Amino acid sequence: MNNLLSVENLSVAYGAGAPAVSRVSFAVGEGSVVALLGANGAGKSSIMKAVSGLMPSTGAVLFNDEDIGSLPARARVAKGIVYVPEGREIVGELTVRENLVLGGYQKAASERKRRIEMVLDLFPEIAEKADRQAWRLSGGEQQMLAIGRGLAADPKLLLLDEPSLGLAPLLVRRVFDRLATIRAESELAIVLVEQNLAVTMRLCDELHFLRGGRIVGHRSAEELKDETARQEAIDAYLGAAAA
Ligand SMILES: Nc1ncnc2c1ncn2[C@@H]1O[C@H](COP(=O)(O)OP(=O)(O)OP(=O)(O)O)[C@@H](O)[C@H]1O
Repeated sequence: MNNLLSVENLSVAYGAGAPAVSRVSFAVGEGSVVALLGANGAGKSSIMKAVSGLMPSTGAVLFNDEDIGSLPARARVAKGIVYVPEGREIVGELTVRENLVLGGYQKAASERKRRIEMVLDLFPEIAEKADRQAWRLSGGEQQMLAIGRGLAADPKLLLLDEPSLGLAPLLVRRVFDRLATIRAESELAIVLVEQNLAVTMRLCDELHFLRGGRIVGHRSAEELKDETARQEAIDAYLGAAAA
């Protein structure tokens, strides 16, 4: 499998203190799902922001073997790197459909229309409410809209930051069911940041464990199928924080 994304020795700092991310390296193959797992403050969102061009970083970010580390965020979106941030930053006053139009703003009108219809097909829950203001959706529907808005941009790589955050278990399941459908039906690669290991395990191929801004371990999802192996990995890499 070819690497779609290669992150090499990536570091991110917010000020003069200790860096938020220190020399992190990982790769994402075409069509694969890679999870970054770690406690609060481990550096997961900072990595996503650096890869999407929203945060300055050092080290290399290669996309399709091209060094994109100096490109602005907009140019990275055009290449197919789309970030769905934590907290579902949708525009509440706009309708569902208008939010999706925003997601596809870099696309030609006909392509954008096609992508929006594809997203509404994928998420019938929000299709029924396409002309409703986004703030009137439930938390799970808002998360689907946030993911749908990312998909409207026609990504090759989706950076998904804690899609389960703040959702009741039933809604988490519905959101992850949809992600599993996307996974099965497209060549989309995903970097998934999550604290919910159970749902992460259902979707991902590989997991990287992060602590204090560093990758401290790596496992394939296959290796963690066994409950004991899973608990051992959590204890070894993350301690009680993520259990
Ligand atoms: N805007 C900021 N200014 C200063 N420090 C920041 C900023 N954003 C994050 N940090 C610090 O960088 C470190 C990594 O934060 P980051 O948000 O990347 O972690 P995270 O693993 O995504 O955490 P969470 O799961 O809580 O979202 C933390 O120590 C955090 O306090």
